[in-house]
Amino acid sequence: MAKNLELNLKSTKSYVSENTGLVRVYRYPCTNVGWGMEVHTDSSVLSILNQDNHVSGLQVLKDDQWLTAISSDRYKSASHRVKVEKDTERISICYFVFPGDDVVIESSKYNPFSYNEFRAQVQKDIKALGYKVGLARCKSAG
Ligand SMILES: O=C(O)CCC(=O)C(=O)O
Ligand SMILES: [Fe+2]
Repeated sequence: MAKNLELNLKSTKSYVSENTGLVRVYRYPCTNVGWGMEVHTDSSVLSILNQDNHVSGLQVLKDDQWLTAISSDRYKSASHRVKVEKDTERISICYFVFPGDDVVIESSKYNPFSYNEFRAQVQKDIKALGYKVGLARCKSAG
């Protein structure tokens, strides 16, 4: 990915951290009411998902988030949601790769921000507005 973005690896600091990586295992019981998970974008740099072979359900749209900032909008993070069938439960395992807490994300289209600042702002917005504004908060004026 870094190669594709033509990043100079020698002079580029490491954006991701092993220490902040997270594995989640989900079990979605059968339901015919609502969604297993509502539409959202992940705050991770990368999300790797393994869903149970015979049960699908992940629906992906398109949008932007973390990865977008690091790549100056060349990689767009996708909005997605989970559909659950009424007669089949769903199991998935998700590995999220995050930046280190103190890593400052610098890119041409965004004001510099750290992952800690981003996370704090997301919590603030959810409290005040009821939803996550996300990366749009960090867009630079130019
Ligand atoms: O369970 C899934 O397939 C997706 C989970 C997910 O989107 C998330 O945890 O952010
Ligand atoms: Fe997600």
